[in-house]
Amino acid sequence: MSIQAENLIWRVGRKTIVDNVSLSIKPGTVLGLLGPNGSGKSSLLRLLAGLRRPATGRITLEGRDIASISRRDLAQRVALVQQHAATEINMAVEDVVRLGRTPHRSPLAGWTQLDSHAVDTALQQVGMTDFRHVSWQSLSGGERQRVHIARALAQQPRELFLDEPTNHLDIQHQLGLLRLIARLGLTSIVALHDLNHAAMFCDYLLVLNHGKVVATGTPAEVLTPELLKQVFQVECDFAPHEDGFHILFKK
Ligand SMILES: Nc1ncnc2c1ncn2[C@@H]1O[C@H](COP(=O)(O)OP(=O)(O)OP(=O)(O)O)[C@@H](O)[C@H]1O
Repeated sequence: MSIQAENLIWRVGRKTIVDNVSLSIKPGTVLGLLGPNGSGKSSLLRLLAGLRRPATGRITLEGRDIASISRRDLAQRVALVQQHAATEINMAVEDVVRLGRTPHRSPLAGWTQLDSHAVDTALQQVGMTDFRHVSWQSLSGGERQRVHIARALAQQPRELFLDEPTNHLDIQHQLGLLRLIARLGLTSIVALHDLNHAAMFCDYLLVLNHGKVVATGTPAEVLTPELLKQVFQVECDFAPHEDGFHILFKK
């Protein structure tokens, strides 16, 4: 397994936010993290990326406990694109993406061709090459989101965690981004609200409710009318679709 978590608990004061979560992800697959607002998706992603320490439980990357991996090694292999990621400094788009190379660079070595190639590829993957010299401040919300994702891709991570990456994106870029993530071949965990997108692009799903895992499996196993009613309090029908099925929500 690429990423494995056992019995993770994370609390703030007396409130348990991530409640005994275990999961395992096969290398190169995409896990969709679903759940209502406040169910603990972002908190779980921060634990998995090593930004927060669980109160109890263990996370391993290819068998190594992340608590034993140095900050730098972790930064070289794990990328997290958070929601509302802010970059206030006025920089050119290209310079924001170049920040993704920081964990790979040593103070003695200069900027290498490998660094340039990673930045060029990342900009191209999110369709932002034409914006490379544009000021960050002048970008729209969706364009900023794509630049943040490019910065994560420039990092050339082995594990990629994305917190609602399609927020702010128009439908073309939502689909383009999810297609890209599915094709990258990285081990990825993506928090999503669009259940149809989760079904279309994720290999496996994990549903959280009140910090607890309530379902895991393939999209067809997890997304049932019963589960959607129980967790999201919505009524729906399922229609066959070339990619499997499509969820039709009732008014
Ligand atoms: N640092 C913190 N201090 C206090 N409460 C927190 C903290 N971080 C998260 N929470 C609480 O934990 C719960 C889960 O939050 P989290 O952001 O992980 O949920 P989420 O599933 O990502 O939600 P959303 O879909 O709305 O983004 C929320 O009730 C939130 O208020």
